[in-house]
Formats: sequence, structure tokens, C-alpha cells
Amino acid sequence: MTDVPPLAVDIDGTLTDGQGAIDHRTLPVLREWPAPVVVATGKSLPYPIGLCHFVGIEGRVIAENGGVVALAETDTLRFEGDREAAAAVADAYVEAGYSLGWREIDFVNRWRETEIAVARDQPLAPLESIAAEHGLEVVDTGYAYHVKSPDVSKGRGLEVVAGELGVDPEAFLAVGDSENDVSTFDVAGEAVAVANADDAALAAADRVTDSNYADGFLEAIGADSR
Ligand SMILES: O=C(O)COP(=O)(O)O
Ligand SMILES: [Mg+2]
Repeated sequence: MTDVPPLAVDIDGTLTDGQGAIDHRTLPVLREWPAPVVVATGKSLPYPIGLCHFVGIEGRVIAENGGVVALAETDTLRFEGDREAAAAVADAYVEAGYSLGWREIDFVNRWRETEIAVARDQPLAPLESIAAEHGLEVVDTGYAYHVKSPDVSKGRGLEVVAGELGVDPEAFLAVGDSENDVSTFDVAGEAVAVANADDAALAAADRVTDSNYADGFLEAIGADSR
């Protein structure tokens, strides 16, 4: 087949099951996809790079909601955003008596270079107001609150990746589940939300799958979901 589109795929809520584990059925599908696969996630770079490595695909990654773009084949490693402002928000939030909500050794933020993530069981309103004071915004992925620059997005990252790969961003088929995928959906030619997606992703998608989570992903790309 020559008309198989390149894929821009989210991780949490899209390649996972309802418990957050990667669904093993997605792995051979990603490995054998005959066009470039770009992993676009809110997670810090080591997670998606590790995923690509162990799936056995080229490292093509948009991490930190677009704050980091990494493309192994072109030696690209780009950073966007304002890490100092995000760190200042985290400090002010803790100073105000709140917590980022992770364990003492914080593997969520340890390798994060352009934004800060806060656990969703922590109060959102003060985080939003402190972020706004620093010119930043809070995005709720359904897995964490991410404090990021408003001009950084997965969609902007996809434009950069597409440029590096010499592919039209509109050629991409994007699959995702939450508001941090809306910008990807806007840039890609075809946008599919899995059925468990939040309202923002559902509204931005061209179509919505019948199935949830990884079943939805496999349905979205027309893969056999046995
Ligand atoms: O890190 C998160 O909060 C969500 O990650 P995702 O973008 O892969 O769904
Ligand atoms: Mg997601």
C-alpha cells in the first residue's frame, strides 16, 4: 500500500488500557506501520524514547506537549517553552502550601526540561492562577496537570517533525484522547479521538472510534484488533 499515512500517536489513554498499561497488541502494529510513526505525548522525553526503543521503531518523538522534539534520524533535539517560569510556578505552588503530588523521588518531573507536571489530585484553581501570573497555562491531560507555555503544543511540534521529515503535516493521521491532542488534531489531515477521549478532543476530532483506549487506537488506524 502506498497511501498509508504517517501516524501521530498519543500514549496515555490511546495506546494504553484503562489501567495505564501499554496494550501489547499495539506494539507490532506500530513496529510494522509502513509510514513514519511519531509518538506525541505529555510525558518527558525518556518515556517515549524508551517506548520507541523497545517497540523497535525509529525515535520520532514530541514530548512534554511539544516542549521537546526529538528525531533520531536527523539528529534533531529541539526545546521550546520556559522551564524557569514553570519551575517558578512549581516553587510558588509549594510555597503556598500545596504539593506537586508525586513521590519524594519525582520520576514524573525528573527529566522534564520545558514544563512541570502536577498530580490531578492536587488543587487546580491555585495552580491555574499562579501559572497565569507567570504567563503560563495549565493543560489537563486526564493523567496530570501540565504547566506550560501557551505557545508550545504537540501540534506545533508535529509541524516541526513534518518539516524535518519532508512530509506535509496534513498527511498525518493523528489519534489521541485529550485536550493536549487538540493542537495535533488541528494540524493533522485526519484526526481520530478514541471513545474514552475528553470533550475537547471529541469536539476537535474528525471521527470518534466506537472502542475505548487501545482498542480505539487499533480501530482508528484500521488494524485488526484481535
Ligand atoms: O503525560 C500525560 O499527562 C499524558 O500523556 P499523553 O499525552 O501521552 O496522553
Ligand atoms: Mg493522552
